[in-house]
Amino acid sequence: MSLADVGPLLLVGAGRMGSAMLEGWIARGLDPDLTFVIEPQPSDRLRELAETRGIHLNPDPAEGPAPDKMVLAVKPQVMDDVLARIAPFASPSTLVISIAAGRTLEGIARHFPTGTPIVRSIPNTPAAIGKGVTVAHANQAVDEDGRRVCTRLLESLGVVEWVDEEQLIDAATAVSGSGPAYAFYLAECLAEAGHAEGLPQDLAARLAAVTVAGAGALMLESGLPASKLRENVTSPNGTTAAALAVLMREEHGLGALMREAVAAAAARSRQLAT
Ligand SMILES: NC(=O)C1=CN([C@@H]2O[C@H](COP(=O)(O)OP(=O)(O)OC[C@H]3O[C@@H](n4cnc5c(N)ncnc54)[C@H](O)[C@@H]3O)[C@@H](O)[C@H]2O)C=CC1
Ligand SMILES: O=C(O)[C@@H]1CCC=N1
Repeated sequence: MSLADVGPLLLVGAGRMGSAMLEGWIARGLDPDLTFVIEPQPSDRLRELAETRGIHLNPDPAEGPAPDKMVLAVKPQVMDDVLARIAPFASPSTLVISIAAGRTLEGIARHFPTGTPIVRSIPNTPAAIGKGVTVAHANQAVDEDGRRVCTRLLESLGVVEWVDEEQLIDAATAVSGSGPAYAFYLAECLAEAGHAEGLPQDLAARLAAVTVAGAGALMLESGLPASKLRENVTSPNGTTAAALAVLMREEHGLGALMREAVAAAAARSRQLAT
């Protein structure tokens, strides 16, 4: 799917997540000449994109027309300061897409004229390789066209899930926004445990990484539920069953830990709203 006809886009903040999205969009044909990026600390890669591909780095927002689409990818804690400076250059028809954890539609909308179409979304870093998932919620001002453009932009980074209730974004942030970190930590723990069982550290790290990645790919490609795939690995009275008896302990097992971890992330997302 090409993004060649998506039109002008202003990205505000090209750090880890913003630049992952930008890479995905440029790779899928977003017109560099219609791509504007505001980033006070541009990476070498961002400078290279500006020099070799022609994206506009740190344009003066007072010059030129109001942005057609504005993607907000700064930290939630600086969002109000950034919007106080950038929002006045938007027009009421600028489609605003925020990816900031915790920042509510209401909190973003108060910087823009009444009726501005705004989408609150939460992507994740596998977007950089087109394997992300973004959960999105639109305010009432987002029309069919706005939703279509937003879906195209986000689908170029992976899967898009629209939700009708804004509060679900906090839970989604805790599951898919932060989720890649849990999978990476699982790989780290698995590698450490393998090392403790005698494997050389680098071999243990390779086994853990390929195992986590392979299990994820199998889950998507087979279309089977995770529970069925787990059962397929588990021979009666075998090695996996011995491990799962530990991991599935009711009180101190992975399930209880994960519930606690996800609840903490969702609570933090709700807290960032204030
Ligand atoms: N990293 C992740 O996995 C995810 C991050 N997010 C959200 O994305 C947003 C950005 O997070 P990261 O990329 O991880 O943080 P980051 O710190 O890597 O990027 C933020 C960028 O904003 C820039 N910035 C600061 N002040 C600015 C200004 N006045 N104008 C323009 N840019 C400015 C910073 O220089 C930095 O490069 C956050 O709101 C976060 O909640 C959402 C989903 C996943
Ligand atoms: O840790 C964070 O706050 C951001 C939002 C989801 C992933 N990273």
